[in-house]
Amino acid sequence: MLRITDTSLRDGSHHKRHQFTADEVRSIVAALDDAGVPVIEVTHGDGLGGSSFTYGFSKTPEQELISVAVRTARNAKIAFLMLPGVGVKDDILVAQDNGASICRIATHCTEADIAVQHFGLARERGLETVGFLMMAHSQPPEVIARQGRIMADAGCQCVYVVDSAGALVLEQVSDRVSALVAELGADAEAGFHGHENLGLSVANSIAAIRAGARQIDGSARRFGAGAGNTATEALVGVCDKLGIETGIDFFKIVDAAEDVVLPAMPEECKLDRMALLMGYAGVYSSFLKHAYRQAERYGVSGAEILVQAGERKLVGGQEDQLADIAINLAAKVPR
Ligand SMILES: CC[C@H](O)CC(=O)C(=O)O
Ligand SMILES: [Mn+2]
Repeated sequence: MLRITDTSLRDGSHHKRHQFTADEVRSIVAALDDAGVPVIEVTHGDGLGGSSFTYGFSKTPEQELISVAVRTARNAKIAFLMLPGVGVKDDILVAQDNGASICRIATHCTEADIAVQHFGLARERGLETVGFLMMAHSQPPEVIARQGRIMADAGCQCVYVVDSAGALVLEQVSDRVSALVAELGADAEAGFHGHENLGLSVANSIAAIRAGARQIDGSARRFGAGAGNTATEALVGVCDKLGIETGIDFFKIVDAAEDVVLPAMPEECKLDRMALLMGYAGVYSSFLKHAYRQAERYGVSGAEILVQAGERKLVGGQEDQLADIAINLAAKVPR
């Protein structure tokens, strides 16, 4: 059976500027769980420790949200995300004490080695592990496969191709997933996390499944960074049509997305100019809100900030460079 992880309570945190309340988490987890979603990810958008000046402060401490999610879910496992350096090993232990059972560790797709000690710790403590190779469009399949091998050797049980920028197009997904599957063999599964910035997240997820991915991320109502993630409810419907079992009830997940998740969203995630530019220029989806903020602050074009962010090949953690780009644009410094 394909395993779908719903990340609306983690990737959606970017779109909500990290302002989830305990009540929202409780009602969303209850609805997703009732629909049969097997894994629900809950964390600040930038992972454990993300609540900060750089990334944006959380309204509710993420460990409290994890705890609420664990107490609410009857069947679903609760996962959390951590980026080494944003969070530290102790954060993993606190999340586990709060009842989370799946530890997802994310690195830029050329930097898997910075996660070795975290995978080791998570496995030693009996947590299930998932590895995120972020910005996977920026490297060819063989690099993704080599980096996946580093994660698997460190104890990662499923390595994800993460299309952080929503920039991958169909075969570019299957090529990366196939290379991972061939490299990992029985040592670990492969997964895929998509964004909708070029309108391809469901199709890309199906390409990933056909190439051998066993775990796929979705977000109900696409609640995620940029144009949002693969809509969980659409993915479930398409999987039903293709005879791919997910264990999720299509009618219940459609209702959950519309009646419970949508009301918690500040607005729908839009496939608009800014989102399309991110997919086209290969910009990290979580940069969207930061680009809006800097554009407003310095009175410059948000679209131009994103285009230059793509040219600079910025990676997660370099959000401050968006301010640098905006300042230069305001001062009309030639680039
Ligand atoms: C900052 C973590 C990031 O949002 C992880 C992720 O979902 C992605 O790279 O797409
Ligand atoms: Mn994402």
